[in-house]
Amino acid sequence: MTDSIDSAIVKKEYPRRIMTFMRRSSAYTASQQKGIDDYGTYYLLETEARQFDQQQVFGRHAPLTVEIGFGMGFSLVEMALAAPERDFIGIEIHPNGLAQICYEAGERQLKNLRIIDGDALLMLEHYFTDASIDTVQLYFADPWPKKKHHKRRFVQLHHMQLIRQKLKLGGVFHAATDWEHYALWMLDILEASEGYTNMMGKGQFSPRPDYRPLTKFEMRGQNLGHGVWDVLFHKTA
Ligand SMILES: C[S@@+](CC[C@H](N)C(=O)[O-])C[C@H]1O[C@@H](n2cnc3c(N)ncnc32)[C@H](O)[C@@H]1O
Repeated sequence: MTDSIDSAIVKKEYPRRIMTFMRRSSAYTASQQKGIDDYGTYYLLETEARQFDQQQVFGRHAPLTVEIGFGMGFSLVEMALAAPERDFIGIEIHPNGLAQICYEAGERQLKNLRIIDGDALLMLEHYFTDASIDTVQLYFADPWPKKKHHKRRFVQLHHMQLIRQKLKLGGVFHAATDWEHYALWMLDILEASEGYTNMMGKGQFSPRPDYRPLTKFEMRGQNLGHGVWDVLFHKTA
């Protein structure tokens, strides 16, 4: 455990229903309105009263990546375009982001991407079957910098066990952050999480894998000398 991390906070089991996000929305832009009107029915998955069936949704069984909190979705669309041999599902609660990704994907006629409107924790728990996901990715998640809000960070011991349950054996959890304290926190939590192994070796961050697009936000940060940390763990038990 690094000195900078409050181990009491990391170790404590928080109740499930603490929100990892703040609800916010604004009026749709013209492209977001078009995204919902023209492409929403195709891309938004119906998650009530059913479980995810890859054959039914994508018409095939391909390696499956699930992204938690894709924001506006630009990098997820880029990834889906670059890897037509994989299927992608993005989960987000921000209405403008959901509408924007529908627009971006629809205009490109992307077939290997679908999205879910909802809390990723609930969706992972109820919609996805166990051992069904190849990769779970969490890019630039809200860092919740104040100590009293650390319990709202997505990466927590019990959330990692939920993700482990949904990953296939050998499946990957990949997170990236530009917030150093959260980066160290993630490393600590994941090293302490049963069933995971650091793909880079104990205590090591990963260089950015080629398949993770460099976002404008990240490039701007890099130009200002900010760091970015990637953590890559796989499910080994
Ligand atoms: C800081 S933004 C980063 C967005 C994007 N990944 C990026 O790199 O630009 C974090 C996003 O995660 C979403 N989010 C946080 N917790 C979530 C949850 N439990 N389920 C779904 N989305 C969540 C928020 O709504 C927000 O859009």
